Amino acid sequence: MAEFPTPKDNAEWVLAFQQEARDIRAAFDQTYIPPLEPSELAKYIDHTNLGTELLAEDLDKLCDEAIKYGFATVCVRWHYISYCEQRLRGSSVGISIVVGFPEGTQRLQEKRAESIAGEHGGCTDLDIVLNRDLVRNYRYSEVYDELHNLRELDKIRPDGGHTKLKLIIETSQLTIPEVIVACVIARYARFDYVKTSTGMIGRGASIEDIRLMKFMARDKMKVKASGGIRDYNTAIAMIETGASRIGTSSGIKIMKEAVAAKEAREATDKDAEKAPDDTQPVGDDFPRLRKMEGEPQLLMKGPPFVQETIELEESEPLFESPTHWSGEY
Ligand SMILES: O=C[C@H](O)COP(=O)(O)O
Repeated sequence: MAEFPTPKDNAEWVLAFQQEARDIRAAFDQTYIPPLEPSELAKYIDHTNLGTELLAEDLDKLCDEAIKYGFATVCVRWHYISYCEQRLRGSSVGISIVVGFPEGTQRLQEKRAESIAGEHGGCTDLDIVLNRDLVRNYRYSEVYDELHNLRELDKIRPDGGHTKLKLIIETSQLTIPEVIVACVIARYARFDYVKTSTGMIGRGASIEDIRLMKFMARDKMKVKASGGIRDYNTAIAMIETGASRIGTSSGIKIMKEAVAAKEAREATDKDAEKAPDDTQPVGDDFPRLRKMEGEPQLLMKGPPFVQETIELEESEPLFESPTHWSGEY
């Protein structure tokens, strides 16, 4: 930040303070997201139940909760799509189905069949599991060909709409170079989201995952955090780091904690109104700095470990196959 010449009088000190405060706010504006209203937070959530032997009352409960809170979608296995479509008809709640779940190594024909069932069944989102085996064996063109093929299915939607495609890359099972590969290929295949985890293997989403995936998504894709997100603070931290969707089977608990957090904020604000206001704004034209609740989650421009990884590339071929295997399934 440019250092100003030392102010000569009070008027110049006030101008300097105002500029400093603007610089701080600009920084906060980049990283500080005002507390979300519970109704706003709900729109980030895919209310998830990926059980395979659900009863009608399980699906009724999932759908009715999603309508009550205003969740973005319900997220279920593909064979429940018609039941959920009927239960949610007329509401603003979408339907996500998982494809190639949870291992992702199914043949393209199988992933196509599940995707077509979703496209024809009225789903709004397809959460498709990446074939990590192909990534691990440096078979990048085959990964792209599969994703491109599934992206093209938009053309068969009866309503001519656009299905949001999310690629579940399973970050806990990938190296950093492999996460980069998965995100770049998803971006070239024109997927709408990259999603961290199935919630079925290893750890779930981490803040570092979201930072890296947000960085790799550029302005072409969004990021969905999923797997192990059990509470309000974790969900907010993921959103502040750059997640645009939260996949969780704990959506009701998170919403109850969101309401409690809002009530606590309102109580604090009331107390603040009673206390003497010693934080007068600097200069009339500059609104008071917002009270920060804890440290804002700094959105990093480029996570350092990404630079380290790229530097590694010079020393060893991170992205190329040492012994190229073009095996066929
Ligand atoms: O988004 C899909 C995940 O399976 C949700 O994971 P979770 O059950 O750990 O919340």
